Amino acid sequence: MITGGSSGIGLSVAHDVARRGASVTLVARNVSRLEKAQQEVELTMSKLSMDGKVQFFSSDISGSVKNISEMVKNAEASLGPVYMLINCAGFARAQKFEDLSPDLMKQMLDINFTGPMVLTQEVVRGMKVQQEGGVVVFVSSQAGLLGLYGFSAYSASKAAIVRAAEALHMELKPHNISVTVCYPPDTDTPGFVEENQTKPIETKLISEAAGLFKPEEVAKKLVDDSLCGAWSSTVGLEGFMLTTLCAGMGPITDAASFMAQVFLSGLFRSVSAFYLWSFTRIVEREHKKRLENKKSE
Ligand SMILES: NC(=O)C1=CN([C@@H]2O[C@H](COP(=O)(O)OP(=O)(O)OC[C@H]3O[C@@H](n4cnc5c(N)ncnc54)[C@H](OP(=O)(O)O)[C@@H]3O)[C@@H](O)[C@H]2O)C=CC1
Ligand SMILES: CCCCCCCCCCCCCCCC(=O)[C@@H](N)CO
Repeated sequence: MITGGSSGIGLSVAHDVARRGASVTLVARNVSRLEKAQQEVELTMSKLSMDGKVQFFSSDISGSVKNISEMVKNAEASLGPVYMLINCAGFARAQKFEDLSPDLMKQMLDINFTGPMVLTQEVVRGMKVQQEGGVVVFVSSQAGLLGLYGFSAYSASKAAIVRAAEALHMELKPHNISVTVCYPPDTDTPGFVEENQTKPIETKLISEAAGLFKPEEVAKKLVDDSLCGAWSSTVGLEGFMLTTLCAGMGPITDAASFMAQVFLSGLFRSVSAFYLWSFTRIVEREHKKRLENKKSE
């Protein structure tokens, strides 16, 4: 089951798991985008002669618990128990702190945090009863590992889901259900194009430090990592440094990541000083530019 499966990273995940033989349930709100995604994923399956099925449900993950619960029941009635849940639906709006409306703050928390929590509750109940195990994935963001200019509410919503996932990881261990958090950098998706229309220049320039990736690449890494039971998944050098530096009290799922955290955290903290310095320079430069523009007006 993939929320946000009709676009961007979620749609790429759908193609990826379809190629590996899975049947897929896509969840999003807009029906015509869902229909289009269903056809595309079916095509991927038929090209490889896979006999998986693709179904979709139009549902708002931040909607009523009753609707979410019914959606999960219906999905499982037709395609069987959910083995893998990928919480990808979400959105970002960048705005200077004092310009953020309470409505937008609430919307980001509802869709990026509360929605995935509620849906995961519904799915996990089923996974536990079936006792065969399962995989839960939350798509956070590199901006969930640090707060950055313009992303106060967004970063908070994406950080909140990480702490929740940590707790859930501990709870689900005995049930053979793994939990993975994915931290994408900027990724070339329809959602990214939309957020860029209103993004402050500072947010844009700071985010660029981690590069721009293709959704297919983020999706493949997400599926590979989560099927291995890895706690975290990311792409790129900055992604590696950031997840290593921010490992904190997160679960230890593989020796290589643990060793990297033990031996490289000090070094990466030093490296972070250079990034932070360059971010401060961006913010100060743009601030000065604005002041000068005002003066000349
Ligand atoms: N692209 C990027 O640069 C990055 C993205 N991310 C995260 O990755 C995830 C996917 O992003 P991306 O692929 O860019 O986004 P897109 O906007 O391209 O796709 C978002 C998907 O989520 C669905 N969706 C949004 N809100 C809801 C809702 N309330 N209920 C159900 N479905 C919903 C959308 O469908 P519909 O609107 O029809 O409901 C769509 O299918 C997000 O959580 C985002 O925060 C993280 C880091 C970087
Ligand atoms: C050793 C320390 C290394 C530090 C590297 C720091 C790099 C920080 C870059 C932050 C990138 C944030 C991208 C957010 C993308 C996102 O979530 C939006 N596009 C939403 O869609």
